[in-house]
Amino acid sequence: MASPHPHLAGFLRRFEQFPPGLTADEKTFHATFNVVYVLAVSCHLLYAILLLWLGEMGILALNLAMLIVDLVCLQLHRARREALAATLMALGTCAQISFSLRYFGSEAGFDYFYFGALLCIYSIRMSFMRRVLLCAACLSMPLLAYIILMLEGPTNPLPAGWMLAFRIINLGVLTIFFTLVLVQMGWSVERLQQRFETGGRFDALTGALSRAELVDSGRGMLINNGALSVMMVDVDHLALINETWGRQAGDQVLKELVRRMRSILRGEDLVGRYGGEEFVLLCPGLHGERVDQVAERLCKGASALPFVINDGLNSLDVNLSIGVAQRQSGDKDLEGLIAKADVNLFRAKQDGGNGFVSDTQLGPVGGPGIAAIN
Ligand SMILES: Nc1nc2c(ncn2[C@@H]2O[C@H](COP(=O)(O)OP(=O)(O)OP(=O)(O)O)[C@@H](O)[C@H]2O)c(=O)[nH]1
Repeated sequence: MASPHPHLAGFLRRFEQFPPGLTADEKTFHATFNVVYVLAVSCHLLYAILLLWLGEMGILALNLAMLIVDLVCLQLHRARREALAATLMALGTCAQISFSLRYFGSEAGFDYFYFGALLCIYSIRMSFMRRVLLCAACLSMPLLAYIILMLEGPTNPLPAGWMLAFRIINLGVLTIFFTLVLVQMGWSVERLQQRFETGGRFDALTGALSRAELVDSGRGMLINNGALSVMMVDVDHLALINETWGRQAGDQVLKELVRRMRSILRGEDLVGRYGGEEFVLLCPGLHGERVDQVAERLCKGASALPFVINDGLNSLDVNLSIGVAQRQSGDKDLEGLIAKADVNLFRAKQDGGNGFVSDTQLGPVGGPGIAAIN
């Protein structure tokens, strides 16, 4: 049955698209950030309506500027510049707090609660200690607001100069505090990213995911019941390339192949080096005839241009063979799917290579073999 809200479902799905190769923990982290952006944008829109109604055009303009900053941050986040996005958001946030307080006097409780909610959401998946610290931070905001209000009340015993000093100190503390908390979150994201890039999760030669990482991510994909296609890709006659042109040339072919496959596949597809010259591709959501189309595009696209080797001195025509397997509904066995793709790869090789075999059909693309152009 069609979803009653296909547009809403499509919109929400956009937020579930993650950069390739994330572990379940990192996906949770990204999903949390996504919620923060949705919340931030929604708050700005609501706030804009409120300000329009109040006729506060100056602060409305700032609010709309912040909305734009949030949208820029969202794009930065998607481009995996999480630390920059978090820092920019923190600075924008502090600017808005300062400006709001100066504009409204000290009665900008809305901002405090908005950022309280924001920090609570940041903290949802964090460790207990960090959650306690953030909750304390959230509580300190209305408390500070209350103190400022008290100081400003009609019975305020402090001289005007003192009151101004108090307000400036409070604003400074708030600003530094928020900057530190949010920038520190940015740093933790950056550390996460560094670990991701240097923690042996990638194959050193090609930059594809390591086998262990690929299997881990693949198992994660099988937790829900969505479609999944597995392709096993093998370079045709790599041994001959190694013998003829040297092993370094073979290495260059493998590196370039991964680059080409990535450029053909979608962002959410994973490319992993399974062993030697074999790669496994995991394509979530891909099923039916589209699987054969993608396999054909890979065979044709990856070998469309010659592979340049030996520092540009030579170039080679290199072909691929692909075995394809599609997940049947309820199937949770990743190894079984990979084995099926492997059997189909064997059939493609037996058929002369340079083509693909899926569960249902044989799809040769051209003749077998490699041809040296230069
Ligand atoms: N240059 C290079 N070669 C590799 C690497 N890993 C595996 N190989 C080589 O890939 C070749 C695989 O040989 P075969 O299994 O006979 O496959 P093939 O020559 O591609 O032949 P077909 O798969 O039948 O088309 C071997 O010569 C391996 O040494 C690598 O990281 N770099």
